[in-house]
Amino acid sequence: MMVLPKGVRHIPGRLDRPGQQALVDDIRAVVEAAPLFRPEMPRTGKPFSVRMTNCGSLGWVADKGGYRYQANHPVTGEPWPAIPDRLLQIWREFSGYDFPPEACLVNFYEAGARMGLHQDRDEQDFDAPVLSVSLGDACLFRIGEASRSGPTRSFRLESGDIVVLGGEGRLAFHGVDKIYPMTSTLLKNGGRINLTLRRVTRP
Ligand SMILES: O=C(O)CCC(=O)C(=O)O
Ligand SMILES: [Fe+2]
Repeated sequence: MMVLPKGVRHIPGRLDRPGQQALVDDIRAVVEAAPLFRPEMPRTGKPFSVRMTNCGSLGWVADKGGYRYQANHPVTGEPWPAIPDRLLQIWREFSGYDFPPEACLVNFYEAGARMGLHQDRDEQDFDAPVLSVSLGDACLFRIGEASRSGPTRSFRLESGDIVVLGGEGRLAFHGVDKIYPMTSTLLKNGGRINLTLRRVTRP
């Protein structure tokens, strides 16, 4: 078995097919209320290959103004829809944290999309873990340490898998090297959804 950095957990196959389907239905409703948008890199304005939206009281956005959390959708100006109960339940089960998440970032990867190595550090509270759920096509996920120059390793994330970055692993560098197209039948038109739950403010 592969050894992961301390504080990083990979829980393969946590959601069965009906559970994955129910979550996709929840996310479909989120995307109807808060359409996917394409973020841009701060400064350069280079578009991400991933499209995003959010649910929760706060949502993560990226544009020329920087990376930040805000209460409203950057295009529609509407507040984000609520985090589905099913996800809050998963947070209660795996986060080991007493307070609810405030943000759920919804990432949508088409074939060819990727996410460069980064840390999740726009939150005020690093005591809470980052918890993510993968749906649809598999990906090659890369994980390192809290220093960018530390060693990294990569492994495959499949539909229904959960990853928790907590404790010493909370600031581990991570990214998505590639999507494996056509590896799941969950999403009619293919692609990968990743749902990332985060606590933003200190309770
Ligand atoms: O798609 C993933 O598995 C990771 C997403 C991620 O790291 C992020 O949105 O910060
Ligand atoms: Fe991340």
